[in-house]
Amino acid sequence: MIQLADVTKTFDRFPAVNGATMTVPKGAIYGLLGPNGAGKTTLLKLMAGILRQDRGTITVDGDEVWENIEVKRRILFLSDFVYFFPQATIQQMADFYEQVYPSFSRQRFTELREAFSLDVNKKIHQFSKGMQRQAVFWLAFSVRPDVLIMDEPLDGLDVFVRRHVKQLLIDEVVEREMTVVISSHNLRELEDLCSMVGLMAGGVVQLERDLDELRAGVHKLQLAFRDGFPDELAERLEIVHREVRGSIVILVVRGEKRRVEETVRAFHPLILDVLPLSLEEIFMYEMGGAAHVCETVVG
Ligand SMILES: Nc1ncnc2c1ncn2[C@@H]1O[C@H](COP(=O)(O)OP(=O)(O)OP(=O)(O)O)[C@@H](O)[C@H]1O
Repeated sequence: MIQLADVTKTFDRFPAVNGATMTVPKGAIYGLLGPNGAGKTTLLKLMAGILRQDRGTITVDGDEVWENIEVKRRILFLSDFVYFFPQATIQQMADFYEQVYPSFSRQRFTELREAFSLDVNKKIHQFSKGMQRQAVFWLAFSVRPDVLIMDEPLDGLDVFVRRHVKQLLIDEVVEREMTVVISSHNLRELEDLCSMVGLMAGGVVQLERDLDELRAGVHKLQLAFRDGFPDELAERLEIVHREVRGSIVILVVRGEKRRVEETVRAFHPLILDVLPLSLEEIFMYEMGGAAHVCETVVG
């Protein structure tokens, strides 16, 4: 588990991270969402022990991260720009990672050769940008870190590779409970990947939510009644959005699905359909307090 409590990092008196608190459970894929300049990169670097916080605590499984070699060996940070040693090949970088990370698996590196189909003996800087990103993932998955922290890592990957990388990530999490933190300014990019999301703005994590809980707590209903929509039903439901299309009423309501359906059935609807809500819609309806941030990440 990764925990940050009241973490602050200031650059030239500017607080890039300003009292951030967040919790990433073991085995979670945590999406850190926020607009440009929100402080995501700074927060991830603090979490990985690359920057030192001015205030607050950052721990992995209870151990402080800063200057803690044992903890840092368990963490891999993938920056938003690809960096390798000049002139290095994938094979040479693999040899390097093997020396630095005790968890590096040569067997996994060989297994993944087929998945990435890049020439291990070619200089990495001679690859295209997307191929260099693939090399980053190949090496990262071979390191088998306990904690993988990634700053906008999917940029530059084509749709096919992106899907493949996401699946490999999910496999690692399912198989060995790797903990993943991944930043993005776009919810859509993460919605099929994350189990949790945190919304960051102004150097603070404003909200964090479990996505399954979020999905379970809000529903879209399509309704019709013989004599029009009963006022009393409106009073019994927690309605966050209402739309009338002729004789059909579309409602977005909060609450447990079974309860909501029972409440509506008591009024004998002619039509009662529960429609799927996209994660974007849930965000817009459920994150009222941080609606301005939602708009940027929902795009
Ligand atoms: N080394 C630095 N020196 C001075 N200011 C910095 C430094 N690093 C970040 N900042 C400032 O801190 C704020 C947060 O930057 P950060 O890169 O963490 O945001 P971000 O959420 O990752 O943004 P983006 O989505 O655009 O990458 C910005 O205003 C940025 O100018």
